[in-house]
Amino acid sequence: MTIYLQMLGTGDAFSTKYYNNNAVLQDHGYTLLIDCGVTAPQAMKSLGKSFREVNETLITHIHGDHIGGLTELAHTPSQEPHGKMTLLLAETLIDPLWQHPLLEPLHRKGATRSLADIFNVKPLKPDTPYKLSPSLTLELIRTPHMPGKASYSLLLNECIFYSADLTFQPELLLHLVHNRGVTKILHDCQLSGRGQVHTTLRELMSLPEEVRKLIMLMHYSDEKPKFEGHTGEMEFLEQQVPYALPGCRKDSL
Ligand SMILES: Nc1ccn([C@@H]2O[C@@H]3COP(=O)(O)O[C@H]3[C@H]2O)c(=O)n1
Ligand SMILES: [Zn+2]
Ligand SMILES: [Zn+2]
Repeated sequence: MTIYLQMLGTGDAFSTKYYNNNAVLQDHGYTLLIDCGVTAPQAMKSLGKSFREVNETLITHIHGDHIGGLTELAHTPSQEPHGKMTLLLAETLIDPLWQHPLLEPLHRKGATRSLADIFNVKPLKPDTPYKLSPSLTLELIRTPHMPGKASYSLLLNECIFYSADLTFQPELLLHLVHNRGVTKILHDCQLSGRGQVHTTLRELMSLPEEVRKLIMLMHYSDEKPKFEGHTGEMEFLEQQVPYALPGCRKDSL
C-alpha cells in the first residue's frame, strides 16, 4: 500500500525561505506529523491543512524547529474522544520537552503538572518496531546531534531512514543499507561550513556512490539554490511536494 510523505518544510532552524524541517506522512486516513516546529502551524495552513487532520505527532528531539508549534497543536481538539492530541516520543524526551521554555505557556493552568495533562503521551522504546497504521511501521534509532541531548532518527517501514538532526554517521548509514535493507535515506544537510551538530554536504559526498544514490537532502539553509546541480547523485527533497513511498522496493520515491 502506498503511503505519502509531504515535507511541511525542508529548512534549517534559521531559514527564511523554507519552513522548519517537519513532515506529514499519510496512510489512507491516518496522518502522522513528524516534528512540529515554530513554523508548522503556518506551513500547515499554507497547504490548506489543519492540525485537526493529525492523528499522532512524533517528536525526534527538543529544538525549536521541531517542537515550537506544539502549543498550537495542544490547543487543537483531536479526533479522539479524550480530545487530546497524541504525542509519540522516546521516554528520555518527555521531561526535557515539558521543561522547555517553548512549552511554558502550557504550564499556566493550575491543574497542569505534566505533559500528560496536555497530550495523550505514548512513550516509545528505541530499537523497537511499532505499527502505527496498516501500512506504516516506525522504529526509533538514537543518533548523535548535540552533546548531552537525546535525539532519535526514524526507520519507516523497515526501509526508509529519516534522519533527525545528526552528526555524520557513515558507519550507521552503511550498516542500514547493508544489513537493514534501507533503500532510501532522507538526511539533514548543512550545505556549507563546519558540521558541529549537523552532517555537511561535504561529508555526505564522501560516502560511497551506492549510498549517495539513496539519499535525499533536507534541513538545508537558504543557500540551497546555489548548490543545485552540485550534490552529486543526491537530490534535494522539496517542501510541500507529496512523495509516494510505495513500500520497500528499491524504486521508492
Ligand atoms: N549559531 C547557532 C547554531 C545553532 N543553534 C541552535 O542549535 C540547533 C541545532 O539543531 P537545529 O534543530 O538545527 O536547531 C539549532 C538551533 O536551535 C543556535 O541557537 N545558534
Ligand atoms: Zn533542526
Ligand atoms: Zn536539532
